[in-house]
Amino acid sequence: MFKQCKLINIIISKYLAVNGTTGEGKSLTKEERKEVVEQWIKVSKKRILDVTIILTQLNICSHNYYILESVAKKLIFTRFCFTDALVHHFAEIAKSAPKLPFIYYHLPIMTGVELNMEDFSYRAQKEIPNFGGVKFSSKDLPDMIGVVFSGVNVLFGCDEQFVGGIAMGAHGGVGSLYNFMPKVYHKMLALIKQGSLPEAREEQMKGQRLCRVMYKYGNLQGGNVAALKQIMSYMGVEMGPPRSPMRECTKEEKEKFKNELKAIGFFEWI
Ligand SMILES: CC(=O)N[C@H](C=O)[C@@H](O)[C@H](O)[C@H](O)CO
Ligand SMILES: CC(=O)C(=O)O
Repeated sequence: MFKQCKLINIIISKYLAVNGTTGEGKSLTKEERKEVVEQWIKVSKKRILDVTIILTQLNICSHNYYILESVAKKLIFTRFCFTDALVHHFAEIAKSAPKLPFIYYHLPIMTGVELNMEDFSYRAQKEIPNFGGVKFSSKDLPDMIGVVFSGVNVLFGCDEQFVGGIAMGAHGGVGSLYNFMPKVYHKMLALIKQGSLPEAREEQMKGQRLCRVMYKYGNLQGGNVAALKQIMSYMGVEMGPPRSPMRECTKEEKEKFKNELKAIGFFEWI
């Protein structure tokens, strides 16, 4: 973890989000999640400005882990079909840490919750006093711009579409690719902000090239997170095996995967 923290930090990231999809938060026990958070807070001292805890796929909140964990018992396995239900449910949870911003994690690909986020944002601002914004991991940019104009913070989560997300008003990003190629994304952001779109696209294309190789091995391994962990090991940070039903690469796959990353130039970008 220390190595990972140093790696992320050396390449200029100042914020962390832990126990999310990439961190396999949902495959960990409550004790494991707690340990991960505590360790991250310990190793990231002075290096990282804030650690955001991803409690479930549906919501994010900073720091107030213990309180939130107890409320988490109330989480039910359901697919929210009405904005009302979503707002009421998370109003209860957000109340447990009233001084911290509550960020809704919109990740329809995992949660199946396809509700309109602009509507949700307006409702949430009325009913959740500490509503801070949305981590937006859907490719529905028209919906995203609606959230931006509703006046809350939007952190974009589709790394393969970052240029589009920022162009449509996202304030920043939280993504798995930032674990190993944050330089590319920082550069991309700077280029968009200075209006150099052709150059920004070049950086976005690097993300796309990486994703294509990653998806290929992710499919073999039963999930992208397993492929992400493999990429981290090429950077000298061993993450350990992924949890079932994902699997590690075979020796042969490891070799091929690395060669394909070399072929797209990955090791020159990082
Ligand atoms: C489902 C998932 O894990 N999404 C991540 C964060 O939101 C992204 O960072 C993706 O891993 C990335 O965009 C590649 O598809
Ligand atoms: C990247 C991110 O937000 C996640 O893994 O959940």
